[in-house]
This record gives sequence, structure tokens and C-alpha cells, in this order.
Amino acid sequence: MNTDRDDTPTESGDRGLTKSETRSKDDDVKGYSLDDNMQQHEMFQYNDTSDLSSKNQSIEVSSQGQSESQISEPHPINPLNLHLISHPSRGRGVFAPTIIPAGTLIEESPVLVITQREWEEGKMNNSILGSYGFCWRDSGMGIGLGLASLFNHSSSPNVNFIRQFSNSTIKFITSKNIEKGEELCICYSADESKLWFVKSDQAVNPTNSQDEMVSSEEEEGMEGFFSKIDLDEEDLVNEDGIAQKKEREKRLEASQTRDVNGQLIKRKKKSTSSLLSSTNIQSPQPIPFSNNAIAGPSTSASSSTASSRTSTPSSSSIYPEASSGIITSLPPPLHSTKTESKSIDGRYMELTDQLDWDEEYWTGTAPYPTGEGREDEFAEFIRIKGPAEREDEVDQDGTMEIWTLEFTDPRLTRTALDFSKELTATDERLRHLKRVCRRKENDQEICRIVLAMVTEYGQSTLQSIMTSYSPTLSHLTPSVHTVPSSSAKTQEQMKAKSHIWPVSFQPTPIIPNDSSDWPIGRKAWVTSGIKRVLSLALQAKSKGELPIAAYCTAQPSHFWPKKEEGFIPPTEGLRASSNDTRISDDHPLRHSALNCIKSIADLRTIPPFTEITPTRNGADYLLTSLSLFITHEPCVMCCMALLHSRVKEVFYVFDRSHGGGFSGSGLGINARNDLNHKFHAWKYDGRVDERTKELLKFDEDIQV
Ligand SMILES: C[S@@+](CC[C@H](N)C(=O)[O-])C[C@H]1O[C@@H](n2cnc3c(N)ncnc32)[C@H](O)[C@@H]1O
Repeated sequence: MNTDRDDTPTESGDRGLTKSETRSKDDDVKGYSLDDNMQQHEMFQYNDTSDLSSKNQSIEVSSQGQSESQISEPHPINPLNLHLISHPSRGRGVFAPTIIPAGTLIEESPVLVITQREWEEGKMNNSILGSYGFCWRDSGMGIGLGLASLFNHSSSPNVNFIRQFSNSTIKFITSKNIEKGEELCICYSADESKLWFVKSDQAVNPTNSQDEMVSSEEEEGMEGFFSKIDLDEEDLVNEDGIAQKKEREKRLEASQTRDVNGQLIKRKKKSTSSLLSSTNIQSPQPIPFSNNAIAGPSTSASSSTASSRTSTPSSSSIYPEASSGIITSLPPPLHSTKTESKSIDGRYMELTDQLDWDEEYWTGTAPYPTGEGREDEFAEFIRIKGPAEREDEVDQDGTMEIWTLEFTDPRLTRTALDFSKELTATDERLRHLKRVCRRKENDQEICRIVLAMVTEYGQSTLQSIMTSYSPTLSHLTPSVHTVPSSSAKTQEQMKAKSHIWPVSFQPTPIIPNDSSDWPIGRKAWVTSGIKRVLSLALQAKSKGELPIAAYCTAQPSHFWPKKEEGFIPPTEGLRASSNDTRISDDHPLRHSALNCIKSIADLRTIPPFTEITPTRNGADYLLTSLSLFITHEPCVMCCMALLHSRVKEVFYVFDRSHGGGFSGSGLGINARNDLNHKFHAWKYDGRVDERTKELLKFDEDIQV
């Protein structure tokens, strides 16, 4: 479908939307039913007469949306027969009626492309569409037809989407094997602070393991964006470089709406889930996408619209894959498009040996007895906390004082917000606060805007900065307001804190401080990783290298958190080992961890690793969900490289007295709120024999 307006389903589409809005009001009271939904979809169908076997089968939709005559040959455009089910908090969602293999094309949904101008002038963000738009090319918005708009959000999605600007469609492809009855979800944004609704994932992810620290922000270019980023929510994101910030601002600007005076206005938060809420999840019903649901207006104006549809090919002719349900040619992975090369830099790439441990024995999957009861044979690991966690532990109910700007005239909002952004752009202490707080007081809406920490400016200084910024603000006086000093970690906190001032919602899982609760199999696996790097480091030493070694691999699937929120399955089979080669290469950057990351990067450019579909948009980094074992605490540079590669966890043996990226430097790079990924750092707390210890010592200040 192209974006030409004549090709868009104006007539039926408009009616469908009008109807849908009217219906939503009713649904508020009576709940949402699939029958309603069937009716709604019927409104969107076109009268494709070429598919009708009998001319007598003219179709009329009664006010109940019922077809008055039957169509003999159903023409399913939803060959997977997916179910639409309404959930009490998420609203409608798409569910699998049967097992669906990874890589299956669910739908290639046509998109109505709305230009930035149309979106703004039509105040579409204020309408129900505001919750449905996909960011599109040139700051436009795409409203996905078909199933596109019905996928709910999950941060561990099982469906990827690929926006195809050239033909204005979006492809939805399963990224995992889907179980019968599972909800199909996409990831709206990897940065959940950008979501405009309170997320509910229980049914999607029934087990909520506590083993994962969720990355706070992914690269924007790769994300699947929905448009609905609130003015104030926008301000919660990390400052990650001018270019991205500008891009984000542009996008934000594009999706903002203005009032009649051209002033920016706050977008209405309209959650379809509340409109569609019902007390129970309804029993699954197939979405009635078949010919017998086709309905079309019979007026001459509408038949011209309808006739432009008659040439529309059937779904199976457009998407041959859809008929089998399996895509034969997967989209290329994000990291590389190479498919043939077998060697890198003239070297043949070989996978390093697997870790030496009896997986079946230690995980209890073997027919013979398991390793249960042998826990004492393994040393413990201590988790190294970063500043993020220490900050989180500080008084959760605390408040602080900030300067705010208070006014009732909505026309001041834009200038006040711009000023606020300029003033507080880099102040981490304000990041958890929504920038705007609106309250109704004495029948008047009062708008308060975050300005700065009270400790930063005196009132007169602030007033004069403000006046010189814009004369529009000169008659306002900053006032002091008490606000929560941290984000909300639970729904209760969210309620309590937002009562004072709206804050961001950042649930943090409780993470154990040591390995005492690990299953014995994980202890055995991690111990084998530690043994491997100690032995690699001794070998390196014997060759005259610095005695530092690393080994990177995926955690065995047995230990993967089951459907845990935020867990991205690693690339199985991908593994590499390395040692420090600063001496032999006479190169200052050949640190063991960097060498290991490079090997993984090299491997990912050759088959079979090029064949892997990214598990979620924007999340397929070099070391996504991989674990790294290393003899020594990595230096600051290596820690940053590991962070950028999105490593999941690092196990190490020896601390560095200084320069180490975890505790040696005091920087705690593994868990900082001002960095866009967090990972676990585990320190080996067991014994290493004295001779090995001695052999693996090196001068930390070495200059190569
Ligand atoms: C694109 S629509 C998805 C379909 C929507 N559930 C419906 O019934 O129309 C986006 C809206 O779905 C709801 N939603 C999606 N994912 C959700 C989640 N994980 N938790 C809560 N609500 C969710 C929010 O109300 C959001 O505004």
C-alpha cells in the first residue's frame, strides 16, 4: 500500500473510528466483548467483490453489524487464526491459539501514514490515535491497520516488528517459539520510562524472577517507538549525546500538539485498557477476519473507494510465507549482513571449547543421580553493588525541595517547559520527576514546572535568569515546592509519591547479594568458567603474556529465567576465550576483555551466527545476555566496553587495587544510574592456591 491519500480507506476507516469511539464509551460500563470487536472489524472491511462467488451475495451490515447474507467461500486474511482477548488492565491483545514457531510472519500490516503536520494540526495525539501511532519516517506517524495496533507491550517481547517505509507496511515476526495461549507482544520502547501507561505483564510473564537488572535505555534509532511520550516523561530519559537528544526532541516536538494559540499542550492520557476493561479475561475467540465479515458501503461515493480495493491481492498472494506460517528467508540480523565469509582477517574463526562440566548431572536432567547435596564443594560469589543500588537503598520516602514555576495560563507552558529543560538538562537529581505537575485547586488548573534544586540558585538569581531567557516569564516568581526525592519502585509508592508530584516508575527487582541461593547447577557451571580462565591465564603467563584471561558464553538455557521481564534469550552456542596480548601485540588496547569482545564480534559476522534473528528491536548487541568470566576485575575501559556490548554478568577472581571498573576505581560501572545499561558483577569468594595467585599477579601500572 502506498501512502497516497486516495489509497487510504477514508470512508470505512472514518466510520470505523467514529464507531469505535462511541463504542468505547459504552464499553466503559459494560466491558468489552469479542462480539463488539467483531462488529468493529467488520466496519473496516472493504467490499472486495472479486472474491465473492455469487453476485447475489451483496453484503449489508445491519446496525448490529451482522451480515444479512452468508458468503460461501471464506477468504481468511488471518491464516494463523489468532485470537483477540481482552485483558482487564491491558485491554485487547493478540493471543496464539496454537504453537507458533519463531520466525513466523504474523502479519504484514498496512499503515496509514500521517504526516507530522497532519498529526499536529489534527490534534491526533490527543485522540485515541495517540496511543496507537508508530513513529514513521520524516517525523510522521503510522497507524497500523489489522493486528498492528493490537499488540500489547512487553519488555521481553516475542514478536519483532520491522517498519517498511517503502511500502508503508509493518511486518510482525515471532522472535521466539510461541506457546499455545501465549500473548503476542512487541516492545514499544526498551526504555520503559517512556511508556505512557502503567505496565501490566502478569499474564504475559507469569513468573517474575528477580534475577535481572533491566537496561534503562537502548539506542533510539533501533527501538520500536510508539509516539506517546509525555512532555514530562521525555525528561526522564538519559542525556545521551546531543545528536540523539536533538533527534528525540524533534520527534517529541513532532508528536506534540498545540492549542489554538499554537502553544504546546499536554497530551491526554487515554488508556484504551480502561475503556475496555472488564473484570475477567474473556475466553479466546478467533478474530473474524474472513470474507464473510466483508462489508462495504453501498453508496456510489463509497463504491469508488471500494473499487480501488478490488484489485487488492489476497493476503496469501502478497505474502506467500503467510500461508505456510513460516518465513523461509529471515530478515538479516542487525549486526551484519555477511553470510558467506568463513574467515576474519585471514584467520579461520573457531569456537573455543565449551566449559567442562557435566550439565546433565548438575542440572538433574540426566537419568543418573544429580549433584544435589554437593553445594559445599563450591565457593560462593559476592555481588558487587554499584552506586545505582546504593542510591536506591537510601530513604525511599524521602523528599527534597525544588524551585518550581507555577501558573494557570496554559499559553505559558511551552516557554516554561523549554526554560526548565535548558536549566535542568543535566541534573541527575531531578531525573525521576515528571517535569510538569498539574493540579486542580479551587476549580482552577494550576500548572507547576520543575525548575531546579533549591540549593542550586537563590530566588533573585533564578528570577533574573528566567527574565533574560524570556520576557514572557518575567512576571512569574519561582517558588519552593517539596517533591519526592526518588522514583517509585512499587505501585503503592507510585500512588503515594505522585500525590505529591508525578514521578517515574522504575521497579527494581530484589537481587541477592551472594550466590547462596543459586541452584547447584549454576554454581557448578560458574565454577567451571572460573577454572577455565585461571587455566587460560596460566597458559598466557607461560607464553610471556600478562596473566589475564577471559571466557564469554551464554548461560545454559536450563538457568534462563522463565519468561522473566526484560530477559532476552542469548545467542546459544556463541562463545569465545581470550587472554591479554598487550605484550605480544605490543599494543596498549589488547586487554583480555576487549580481545574477547572482538572475538565475539568476529564470530557474529560469519555463519551460523549471521542467521540469527534479533530477539527484540534494538537489543541485539554484541554480548546481549552473555556471561563473561575473567581472572581480574576489568579496567574502566573494558568495563565500559562490556557495558556497551550489553553483557549480562561478569564473574571475576581478583580485585584490582585501583583502576578496576567495579570497585577498584570506586566507579561501579556495572550499576550506575547515569549509564544506559546495568549488569551483574560477581566476585569469586573462594580459595585460589597460593602458587596460582602468585603466578597471576602483575603490575597494574604496566605501560605497554
Ligand atoms: C497499541 S494499543 C494496544 C492494544 C490495546 N490493548 C487495545 O485494546 O486497543 C496500546 C495500549 O494498550 C495498553 N497496553 C499495551 N501494553 C500494555 C501493558 N504491557 N500493560 C498495560 N497496558 C498496556 C495501553 O493502554 C496502551 O495505551
